[in-house]
Amino acid sequence: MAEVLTAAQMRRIEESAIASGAVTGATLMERAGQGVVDAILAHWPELNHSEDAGSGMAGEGAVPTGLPLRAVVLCGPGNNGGDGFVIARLLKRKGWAVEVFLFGDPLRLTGDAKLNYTRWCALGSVQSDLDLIDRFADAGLEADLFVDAIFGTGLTRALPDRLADLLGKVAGCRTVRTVAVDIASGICTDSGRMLQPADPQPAVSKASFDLTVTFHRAKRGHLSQEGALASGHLAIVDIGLDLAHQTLRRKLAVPSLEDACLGSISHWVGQTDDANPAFDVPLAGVLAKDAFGHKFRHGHALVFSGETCKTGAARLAARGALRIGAGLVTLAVPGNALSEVAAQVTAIMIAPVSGSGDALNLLQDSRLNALCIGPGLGVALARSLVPIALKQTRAVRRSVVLDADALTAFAAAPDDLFALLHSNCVLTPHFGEFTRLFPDLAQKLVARPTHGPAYSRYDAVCEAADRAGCVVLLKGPDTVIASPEGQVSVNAALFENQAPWLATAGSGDVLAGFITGLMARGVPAMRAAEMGVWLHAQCGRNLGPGLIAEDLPEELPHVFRSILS
Ligand SMILES: NC(=O)C1=CN([C@@H]2O[C@H](COP(=O)(O)OP(=O)(O)OC[C@H]3O[C@@H](n4cnc5c(N)ncnc54)[C@H](OP(=O)(O)O)[C@@H]3O)[C@@H](O)[C@H]2O)[C@@H](O)CC1
Ligand SMILES: [K+]
Repeated sequence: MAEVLTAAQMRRIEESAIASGAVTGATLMERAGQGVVDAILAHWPELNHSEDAGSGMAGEGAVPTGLPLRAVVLCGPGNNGGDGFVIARLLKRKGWAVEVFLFGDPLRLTGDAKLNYTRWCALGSVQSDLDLIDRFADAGLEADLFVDAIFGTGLTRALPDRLADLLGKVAGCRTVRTVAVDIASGICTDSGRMLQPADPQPAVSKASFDLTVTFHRAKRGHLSQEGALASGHLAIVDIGLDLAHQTLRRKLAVPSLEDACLGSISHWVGQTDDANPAFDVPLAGVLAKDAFGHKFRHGHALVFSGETCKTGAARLAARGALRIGAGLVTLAVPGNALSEVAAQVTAIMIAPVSGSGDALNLLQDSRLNALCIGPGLGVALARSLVPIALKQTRAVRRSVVLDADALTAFAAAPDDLFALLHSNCVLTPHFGEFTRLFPDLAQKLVARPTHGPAYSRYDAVCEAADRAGCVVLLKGPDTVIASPEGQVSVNAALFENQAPWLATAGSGDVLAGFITGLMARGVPAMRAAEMGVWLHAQCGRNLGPGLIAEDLPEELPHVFRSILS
């Protein structure tokens, strides 16, 4: 898993590096600009070769043979703009024709941004963003590359309309390669929300870049909401802040108020990071079944099925739990659905459960170490079963995954549910179910985001986990998972990791089963949720178009094999 930072955390690391005397702000800005140029050339190798680019150079460092490559760099009033001036200078040095535009008053530039403005001015002119807007209106944007260096982590409010409009149009020019420096201007770094004016304005088209180049670590806003869509491909470049970061992290061993802002680093599930093996260790444990292990040593999951004609969701969850490695899986089935379920399952066992007495008896079996309640269960059945199961399991803190109807059943009284939960429970709502249990948090999430940092899915899920006293996983292309202890992760099935085929009937039931199976194997709740969601997305990516939910558990052996090889 890779770390994902907030703007404040990134600033803190940068300030600490500078304060240590190891580096200056100007050096960091130079590395940032160089990193962007390197990432551009790596992403579009044809920009190194004039024959592919159609109008450029014979190779890096060579004298341009035809027309030089053309870049338009739009800089803002802060350090993101400063990075833009560095990029302009480095591209010019490579023989590009570079035009620089500035949003803001050059006389108000300060610090490293001013230094790099001055260095650029020795090479070329700086026009106003208004000139670019006029040019665009007259002739469109004739360039090989557009660089958005207007705002980065310092964005505090909505883009001025004219800039939002311009960026939307530039991103719409499919002939121009577009790159955002650090983060797409207009996107709040902490939430991924596009900040908007307080007064509703006529809608402007949203800018979506081909490439975003950020520094040191991904930021929360790259992986969530509009920020995920606006970023395009995300490149993360090293600017030499690792030592400062590690030093700050070590200080956390003795946390102080001063260090608190580095205390809740979130993670990007599925991105490997050698420094952070927290994800890989339990995964290896799940994959490696001990040669002499008895099936009961690999856990026994129990999935509650709905009534007849509603059993498919529970069967999908059970199959997911079995495939992911639970030693045994039993379906608890109402009497009227027994023959239906029996006709469909083989390795999965069936326990008849026709009422709360049967459920209680079944739950006495201490070998059943993980429960899945909700998929296809029906709201009425869920309302009676969930309290029985949770009261019975609370003392032993048996692992429980609650999904679908088990969540909806408590829409009228969420606190009744929260009172029953414990830290080995996982709730897996989609946004509709989340809204039923946490209406106030959902309301904040859909409110118009006018100022940064805007309320984010990370904030909402952390608050939800704290309130519920258990792990909460909010599903979506940007699935956010939080524990009551304040850990938060995101699984961004986006960019090259996208798996839009997962939006299909029954897919969420399989996910609930995956998490249940992992918990049956002894994986702690937070890790089971993180691993389950990553494996689910990985199965979706492998299968691609045509995927149906039944395929997902069957894909797991291939995913596991690719991890082991
Ligand atoms: N951290 C690091 O390690 C490194 C950081 N680096 C770079 O620094 C960037 C952060 O720089 P930054 O802090 O100067 O913020 P930035 O985004 O340039 O904007 C601030 C300015 O914009 C203004 N402003 C804001 N919103 C506005 C609006 N809607 N409309 C109009 N104005 C608005 C705001 O004005 P104010 O809100 O104060 O009125 C202020 O003047 C970061 O993203 C990265 O690119 C790298 O160089 C090296 C390593
Ligand atoms: K930017």
